[in-house]
Amino acid sequence: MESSGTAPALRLAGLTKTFGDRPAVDHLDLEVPRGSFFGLIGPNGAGKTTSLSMAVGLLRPDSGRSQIFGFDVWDDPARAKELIGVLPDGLAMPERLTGRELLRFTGLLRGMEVPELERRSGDLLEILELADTGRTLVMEYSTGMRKKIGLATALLHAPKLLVLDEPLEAVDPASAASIKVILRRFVRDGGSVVFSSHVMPVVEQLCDHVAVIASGRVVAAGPLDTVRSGRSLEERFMDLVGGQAREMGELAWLSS
Ligand SMILES: Nc1ncnc2c1ncn2[C@@H]1O[C@H](COP(=O)(O)OP(=O)(O)OP(=O)(O)O)[C@@H](O)[C@H]1O
Repeated sequence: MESSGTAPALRLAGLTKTFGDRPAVDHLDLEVPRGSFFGLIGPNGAGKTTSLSMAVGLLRPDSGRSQIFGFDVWDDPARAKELIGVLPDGLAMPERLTGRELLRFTGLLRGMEVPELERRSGDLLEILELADTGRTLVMEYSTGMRKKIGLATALLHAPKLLVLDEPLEAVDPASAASIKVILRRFVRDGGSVVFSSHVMPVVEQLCDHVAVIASGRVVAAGPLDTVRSGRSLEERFMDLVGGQAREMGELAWLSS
Protein backbone atom coordinates (compact mmCIF):
# COMPACT_ATOMS: atom_id res chain seq x y z
CA MET A 1 0.00 0.00 0.00
CA GLU A 2 1.18 3.52 -0.72
CA SER A 3 2.64 5.28 2.29
CA SER A 4 0.15 7.60 3.93
CA GLY A 5 2.98 10.18 4.09
CA THR A 6 2.96 10.98 0.39
CA ALA A 7 -0.49 9.94 -0.76
CA PRO A 8 -3.02 12.54 -1.88
CA ALA A 9 -5.78 13.54 0.52
CA LEU A 10 -8.26 11.60 -1.58
CA ARG A 11 -7.80 9.29 -4.52
CA LEU A 12 -10.70 7.71 -6.36
CA ALA A 13 -9.78 5.09 -8.94
CA GLY A 14 -12.24 3.49 -11.32
CA LEU A 15 -15.22 4.11 -9.01
CA THR A 16 -18.37 2.67 -10.50
CA LYS A 17 -21.95 2.41 -9.27
CA THR A 18 -25.00 1.37 -11.26
CA PHE A 19 -28.58 1.75 -10.08
CA GLY A 20 -30.88 -0.49 -12.13
CA ASP A 21 -29.37 -0.45 -15.60
CA ARG A 22 -28.05 3.12 -15.50
CA PRO A 23 -24.52 3.88 -14.32
CA ALA A 24 -24.64 6.78 -11.85
CA VAL A 25 -20.86 6.80 -11.56
CA ASP A 26 -18.85 5.34 -14.40
CA HIS A 27 -15.17 4.45 -13.81
CA LEU A 28 -14.51 7.76 -12.12
CA ASP A 29 -10.91 8.76 -11.35
CA LEU A 30 -10.13 11.76 -9.18
CA GLU A 31 -7.22 12.99 -7.10
CA VAL A 32 -7.55 15.65 -4.42
CA PRO A 33 -4.07 16.96 -3.56
CA ARG A 34 -3.11 17.50 0.07
CA GLY A 35 -3.82 21.02 1.20
CA SER A 36 -6.18 21.77 -1.65
CA PHE A 37 -9.58 23.40 -1.57
CA PHE A 38 -11.32 21.28 -4.16
CA GLY A 39 -14.68 22.02 -5.77
CA LEU A 40 -16.81 19.35 -7.42
CA ILE A 41 -19.31 20.69 -9.93
CA GLY A 42 -21.70 19.08 -12.39
CA PRO A 43 -25.31 19.15 -13.53
CA ASN A 44 -28.15 17.62 -11.51
CA GLY A 45 -27.85 13.86 -11.55
CA ALA A 46 -24.20 13.93 -12.70
CA GLY A 47 -23.11 11.58 -9.91
CA LYS A 48 -21.51 13.97 -7.39
CA THR A 49 -23.39 12.74 -4.31
CA THR A 50 -22.98 9.10 -5.32
CA SER A 51 -19.23 9.62 -5.82
CA LEU A 52 -18.77 11.41 -2.50
CA SER A 53 -20.82 8.76 -0.68
CA MET A 54 -18.57 6.03 -2.07
CA ALA A 55 -15.45 8.12 -1.41
CA VAL A 56 -16.14 8.23 2.34
CA GLY A 57 -17.43 4.69 2.78
CA LEU A 58 -21.15 5.39 3.06
CA LEU A 59 -22.00 3.56 -0.16
CA ARG A 60 -20.23 0.47 -1.44
CA PRO A 61 -19.08 0.81 -5.07
CA ASP A 62 -19.69 -1.93 -7.64
CA SER A 63 -15.99 -1.59 -8.44
CA GLY A 64 -13.11 0.80 -7.93
CA ARG A 65 -11.31 2.14 -4.89
CA SER A 66 -11.26 5.11 -2.58
CA GLN A 67 -8.17 5.96 -0.57
CA ILE A 68 -7.87 8.65 2.06
CA PHE A 69 -4.25 9.69 2.62
CA GLY A 70 -3.40 6.26 1.21
CA PHE A 71 -5.75 4.29 3.47
CA ASP A 72 -8.40 2.31 1.66
CA VAL A 73 -11.89 3.19 2.84
CA TRP A 74 -13.09 -0.41 2.59
CA ASP A 75 -9.94 -2.35 3.54
CA ASP A 76 -8.83 -0.05 6.36
CA PRO A 77 -11.97 1.85 7.38
CA ALA A 78 -10.92 2.78 10.92
CA ARG A 79 -7.72 4.56 9.81
CA ALA A 80 -9.37 6.15 6.78
CA LYS A 81 -12.38 7.41 8.72
CA GLU A 82 -10.48 8.97 11.60
CA LEU A 83 -8.89 11.31 9.06
CA ILE A 84 -12.12 12.61 7.54
CA GLY A 85 -15.03 14.77 8.50
CA VAL A 86 -18.11 14.21 6.38
CA LEU A 87 -21.21 16.23 5.61
CA PRO A 88 -23.34 13.86 3.54
CA ASP A 89 -26.38 14.82 1.50
CA GLY A 90 -29.66 14.31 3.38
CA LEU A 91 -27.82 13.60 6.59
CA ALA A 92 -29.60 11.10 8.85
CA MET A 93 -29.07 12.29 12.42
CA PRO A 94 -30.38 11.32 15.84
CA GLU A 95 -33.40 13.59 15.63
CA ARG A 96 -34.43 13.70 19.28
CA LEU A 97 -31.28 15.41 20.49
CA THR A 98 -30.54 19.11 20.70
CA GLY A 99 -27.62 20.39 18.64
CA ARG A 100 -25.39 20.46 21.71
CA GLU A 101 -26.41 16.91 22.66
CA LEU A 102 -25.73 15.74 19.11
CA LEU A 103 -22.20 17.14 19.27
CA ARG A 104 -21.63 15.50 22.66
CA PHE A 105 -22.92 12.17 21.29
CA THR A 106 -20.68 12.47 18.20
CA GLY A 107 -17.62 13.42 20.25
CA LEU A 108 -18.11 10.55 22.68
CA LEU A 109 -18.44 8.11 19.78
CA ARG A 110 -15.15 9.50 18.48
CA GLY A 111 -13.57 8.86 21.89
CA MET A 112 -12.96 12.52 22.70
CA GLU A 113 -12.28 13.79 26.23
CA VAL A 114 -15.34 15.57 27.62
CA PRO A 115 -13.74 18.95 28.54
CA GLU A 116 -12.20 19.31 25.07
CA LEU A 117 -15.44 18.13 23.48
CA GLU A 118 -17.43 20.74 25.42
CA ARG A 119 -14.98 23.50 24.49
CA ARG A 120 -15.05 22.68 20.78
CA SER A 121 -18.85 22.24 20.77
CA GLY A 122 -19.26 25.68 22.34
CA ASP A 123 -16.96 27.27 19.75
CA LEU A 124 -18.72 25.58 16.84
CA LEU A 125 -22.25 26.36 18.06
CA GLU A 126 -21.23 29.98 18.59
CA ILE A 127 -19.58 30.56 15.22
CA LEU A 128 -22.36 28.74 13.36
CA GLU A 129 -24.99 30.79 15.18
CA LEU A 130 -26.61 27.75 16.77
CA ALA A 131 -25.70 28.61 20.35
CA ASP A 132 -29.12 30.12 21.06
CA THR A 133 -31.15 27.13 19.89
CA GLY A 134 -31.35 25.90 23.49
CA ARG A 135 -33.79 23.00 23.79
CA THR A 136 -34.64 22.87 20.07
CA LEU A 137 -34.38 19.29 18.82
CA VAL A 138 -32.61 18.48 15.58
CA MET A 139 -35.96 17.22 14.21
CA GLU A 140 -37.22 20.81 14.53
CA TYR A 141 -34.23 22.35 12.73
CA SER A 142 -34.62 24.11 9.38
CA THR A 143 -32.73 22.78 6.34
CA GLY A 144 -29.99 25.36 6.79
CA MET A 145 -29.66 24.62 10.51
CA ARG A 146 -29.29 20.92 9.70
CA LYS A 147 -26.45 21.75 7.30
CA LYS A 148 -24.76 23.79 10.01
CA ILE A 149 -25.02 21.19 12.77
CA GLY A 150 -23.91 18.55 10.25
CA LEU A 151 -20.86 20.64 9.47
CA ALA A 152 -20.17 21.04 13.20
CA THR A 153 -20.22 17.25 13.67
CA ALA A 154 -17.83 16.91 10.71
CA LEU A 155 -15.37 19.40 12.23
CA LEU A 156 -15.53 18.31 15.87
CA HIS A 157 -12.65 15.80 15.85
CA ALA A 158 -10.37 18.13 13.82
CA PRO A 159 -10.07 15.87 10.75
CA LYS A 160 -7.43 16.25 8.03
CA LEU A 161 -9.88 16.09 5.12
CA LEU A 162 -13.40 17.46 4.94
CA VAL A 163 -15.80 15.92 2.42
CA LEU A 164 -18.86 18.13 2.16
CA ASP A 165 -21.92 17.67 -0.03
CA GLU A 166 -23.33 21.12 -0.83
CA PRO A 167 -22.34 22.65 2.53
CA LEU A 168 -23.70 26.11 1.72
CA GLU A 169 -27.04 25.01 0.28
CA ALA A 170 -29.98 26.62 2.16
CA VAL A 171 -27.64 28.41 4.54
CA ASP A 172 -28.30 32.13 5.17
CA PRO A 173 -25.66 34.67 4.01
CA ALA A 174 -24.29 35.41 7.49
CA SER A 175 -23.82 31.72 8.29
CA ALA A 176 -22.40 31.11 4.79
CA ALA A 177 -19.79 33.79 5.47
CA SER A 178 -18.88 32.09 8.77
CA ILE A 179 -18.64 28.70 7.08
CA LYS A 180 -16.35 30.15 4.40
CA VAL A 181 -14.10 31.63 7.09
CA ILE A 182 -13.95 28.27 8.91
CA LEU A 183 -13.14 26.36 5.73
CA ARG A 184 -10.52 28.86 4.56
CA ARG A 185 -8.82 28.73 7.96
CA PHE A 186 -8.97 24.93 7.90
CA VAL A 187 -7.13 24.85 4.55
CA ARG A 188 -4.70 27.60 5.58
CA ASP A 189 -3.73 25.46 8.58
CA GLY A 190 -2.95 22.43 6.41
CA GLY A 191 -6.35 20.73 6.03
CA SER A 192 -7.87 19.64 2.72
CA VAL A 193 -11.46 20.21 1.63
CA VAL A 194 -13.52 18.68 -1.15
CA PHE A 195 -17.06 19.94 -1.58
CA SER A 196 -19.79 19.86 -4.17
CA SER A 197 -21.69 22.95 -5.20
CA HIS A 198 -23.87 24.39 -7.92
CA VAL A 199 -22.83 27.94 -7.17
CA MET A 200 -19.98 28.80 -9.54
CA PRO A 201 -18.98 32.13 -7.94
CA VAL A 202 -18.59 30.35 -4.57
CA VAL A 203 -16.40 27.68 -6.15
CA GLU A 204 -14.31 30.36 -7.90
CA GLN A 205 -14.03 32.33 -4.69
CA LEU A 206 -12.93 29.43 -2.48
CA CYS A 207 -11.30 26.72 -4.55
CA ASP A 208 -7.83 26.27 -5.95
CA HIS A 209 -8.78 23.01 -7.69
CA VAL A 210 -11.95 21.94 -9.41
CA ALA A 211 -13.43 18.92 -11.17
CA VAL A 212 -16.38 18.89 -13.53
CA ILE A 213 -18.46 15.70 -13.47
CA ALA A 214 -21.00 14.78 -16.10
CA SER A 215 -22.77 11.45 -16.60
CA GLY A 216 -20.74 9.84 -13.84
CA ARG A 217 -17.35 10.75 -15.28
CA VAL A 218 -14.79 13.48 -14.77
CA VAL A 219 -14.78 15.66 -17.89
CA ALA A 220 -12.23 18.20 -16.60
CA ALA A 221 -10.11 18.44 -13.45
CA GLY A 222 -7.12 20.35 -12.18
CA PRO A 223 -6.12 23.75 -10.84
CA LEU A 224 -8.99 26.23 -11.10
CA ASP A 225 -7.21 28.49 -13.61
CA THR A 226 -6.31 25.54 -15.82
CA VAL A 227 -9.89 24.29 -15.92
CA ARG A 228 -11.28 27.81 -16.48
CA SER A 229 -8.69 28.48 -19.21
CA GLY A 230 -9.21 32.23 -19.24
CA ARG A 231 -13.00 32.19 -19.00
CA SER A 232 -15.46 32.27 -16.15
CA LEU A 233 -16.12 28.92 -14.51
CA GLU A 234 -19.76 29.19 -15.48
CA GLU A 235 -18.91 29.66 -19.18
CA ARG A 236 -16.47 26.77 -19.05
CA PHE A 237 -19.05 24.62 -17.28
CA MET A 238 -21.63 25.34 -19.98
CA ASP A 239 -19.06 24.41 -22.67
CA LEU A 240 -18.13 21.18 -20.95
CA VAL A 241 -21.57 19.88 -20.06
CA GLY A 242 -23.32 21.20 -23.14
CA GLY A 243 -25.78 23.39 -21.26
CA GLN A 244 -27.50 26.19 -23.12
CA ALA A 245 -30.06 28.70 -22.01
CA ARG A 246 -33.23 27.52 -23.72
CA GLU A 247 -35.61 29.56 -25.76
CA MET A 248 -38.81 30.07 -23.82
CA GLY A 249 -41.10 29.63 -26.84
CA GLU A 250 -42.50 26.35 -25.54
CA LEU A 251 -43.62 28.09 -22.33
CA ALA A 252 -45.48 30.87 -24.08
CA TRP A 253 -48.58 29.98 -22.01
CA LEU A 254 -46.75 31.22 -18.93
CA SER A 255 -46.87 34.82 -20.14
CA SER A 256 -50.33 36.25 -19.86
N1 LIG B 1 -30.40 5.34 -4.30
C1 LIG B 1 -30.58 5.52 -5.61
N2 LIG B 1 -31.38 4.70 -6.33
C2 LIG B 1 -31.54 4.85 -7.65
N3 LIG B 1 -30.93 5.83 -8.38
C3 LIG B 1 -30.12 6.68 -7.72
C4 LIG B 1 -29.92 6.58 -6.31
N4 LIG B 1 -29.05 7.56 -5.93
C5 LIG B 1 -28.76 8.24 -7.06
N5 LIG B 1 -29.40 7.73 -8.13
C6 LIG B 1 -29.27 8.17 -9.52
O1 LIG B 1 -27.90 8.30 -9.79
C7 LIG B 1 -27.66 9.44 -10.61
C8 LIG B 1 -26.64 10.35 -9.90
O2 LIG B 1 -27.27 10.91 -8.76
P1 LIG B 1 -26.46 11.84 -7.75
O3 LIG B 1 -27.38 12.15 -6.63
O4 LIG B 1 -25.16 11.22 -7.44
O5 LIG B 1 -26.21 13.15 -8.65
P2 LIG B 1 -25.71 14.60 -8.21
O6 LIG B 1 -24.66 14.98 -9.18
O7 LIG B 1 -25.34 14.62 -6.78
O8 LIG B 1 -27.04 15.46 -8.47
P3 LIG B 1 -27.57 16.83 -7.81
O9 LIG B 1 -26.65 17.91 -8.31
O10 LIG B 1 -28.95 16.96 -8.38
O11 LIG B 1 -27.55 16.68 -6.33
C9 LIG B 1 -29.00 10.09 -10.87
O12 LIG B 1 -29.47 9.63 -12.12
C10 LIG B 1 -29.86 9.56 -9.75
O13 LIG B 1 -31.21 9.46 -10.14
